[in-house]
Amino acid sequence: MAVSQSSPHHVVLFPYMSKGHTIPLLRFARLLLRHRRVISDSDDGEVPSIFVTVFTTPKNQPFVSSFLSDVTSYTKIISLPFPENITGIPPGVESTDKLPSMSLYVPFTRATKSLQPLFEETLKNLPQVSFIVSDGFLWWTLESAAKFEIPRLAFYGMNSYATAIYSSVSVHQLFTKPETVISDTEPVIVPDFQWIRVKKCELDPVITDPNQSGPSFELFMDHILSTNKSHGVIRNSYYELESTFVDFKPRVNGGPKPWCVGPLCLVDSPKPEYDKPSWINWLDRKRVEGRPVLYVAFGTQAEISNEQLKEIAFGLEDSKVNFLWVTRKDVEEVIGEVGFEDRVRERGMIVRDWVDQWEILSHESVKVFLSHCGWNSAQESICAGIPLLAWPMMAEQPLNAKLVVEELKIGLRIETEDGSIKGFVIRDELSRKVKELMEGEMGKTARKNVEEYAEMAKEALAPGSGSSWKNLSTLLEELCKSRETNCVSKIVK
Ligand SMILES: O=c1ccn([C@@H]2O[C@H](COP(=O)(O)OP(=O)(O)O[C@H]3O[C@H](CO)[C@@H](O)[C@H](O)[C@H]3O)[C@@H](O)[C@H]2O)c(=O)[nH]1
Repeated sequence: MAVSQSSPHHVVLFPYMSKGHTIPLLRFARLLLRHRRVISDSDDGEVPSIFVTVFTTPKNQPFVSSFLSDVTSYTKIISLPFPENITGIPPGVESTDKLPSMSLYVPFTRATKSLQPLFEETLKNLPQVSFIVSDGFLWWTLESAAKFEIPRLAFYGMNSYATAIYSSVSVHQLFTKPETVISDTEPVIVPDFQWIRVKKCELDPVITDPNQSGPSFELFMDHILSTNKSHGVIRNSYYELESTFVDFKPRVNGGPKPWCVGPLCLVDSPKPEYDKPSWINWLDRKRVEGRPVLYVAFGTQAEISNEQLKEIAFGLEDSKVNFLWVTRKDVEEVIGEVGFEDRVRERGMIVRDWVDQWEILSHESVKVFLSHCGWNSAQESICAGIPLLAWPMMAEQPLNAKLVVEELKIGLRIETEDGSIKGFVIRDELSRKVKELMEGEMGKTARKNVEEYAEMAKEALAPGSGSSWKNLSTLLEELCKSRETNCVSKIVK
């Protein structure tokens, strides 16, 4: 159905240089194109009445281009050179998954500021921009947008649950009051959500460090301050999934309005006819054999020690389930046992390539996802109706795991030996929980629950009627009016 239109929008997107942040914003580009469709005067049927410019850097450009390869008529990609000579960062590294260690996150993120002058120079020469959506980690883009009087919306990869808990813990200084001494693993009630308990180790240290100073804290504050001055926040989630937390207002005057427009994985491009990769053929074979498969993957930034990787390998072997494991490491080299892959070959496949994770999760053979609970992975699993075995490792992942296990009841949590997030997971814990979720009663309940959320996810994006669809319509109308007012006031001046 064609929607009534005002004049076309030109939207600028600027993703942060990390796959977990870039992928959802590129999917957002796709959603914008799908959303604003008008009947063309020619015989082309419906065409988007919007065009999108994506800013990136040279080494990230191929990934961005291939993601948007079927919508090139409505998208433009501009690369700005990434700075060189940043202490600790090897030359040519322009994405967090290529960093030797995530401890370089602060200098890497700070370095993006040197893109600002050229970004502004380029903006000056672009057709009129209706609004900019840039990653919250690119705090300086607010200043650029303000110079050109363009509304800026911040995008964070986080959901409303994690955002609400972080806000509540910060506002109430749960771990930072001078007189408070709380151990890392002691559960504490979250003031605004009396039924939720968090441990200090489940939160990012910038929230719990009583000193509230240092490079990480200063960077975090820059993100928060620029977000608070933004027009709004784009959230990759949907209202029905976490309504209590979407509605939560941490302060009297609120902050920038959050707009739930997801789940963005549902706007992924349709797969062209292609030669199936070996792992999809393997999953097809498992379907024929009637063997359910556990999918194992920990996103693009997880740092797993060799000792832990070895324990995962043996835990998977002990569980006796069929598994597809995507990992960048050479498992046999790490465990020091040539023949491991051969030994498990009939039941297990290990893949070291970049895969289309959404395609894997959508495959009929996949029944459970052992995941670090990065928000994209967790939400992709929910949308595919797959229960999660949650093993959070860093950032807001522990909170995503709590959402999955405690609120939504769509999975189980892997426990470390000492109860801390960075702690060690033994093979028995892994194989026991895998079997419980793949074969036990808990698995059945989790599956039933997650299938309901998968259904709600589809409805949220239903054209015209879905909650996320309507949110984006309202936002576009609002921004359209603000652009027109802006033009009139410029003419009057
Ligand atoms: O071979 C691969 C590997 C990854 N992916 C995709 O890459 C994305 C990974 O994102 P996510 O699951 O969120 O993991 P991270 O890369 O770890 O994401 C970072 O960014 C997320 C969004 O802000 C946060 O929730 C995480 O904590 C943070 O680590 C997902 O869309 C995956 O489908 C693939 O398609 N193929």
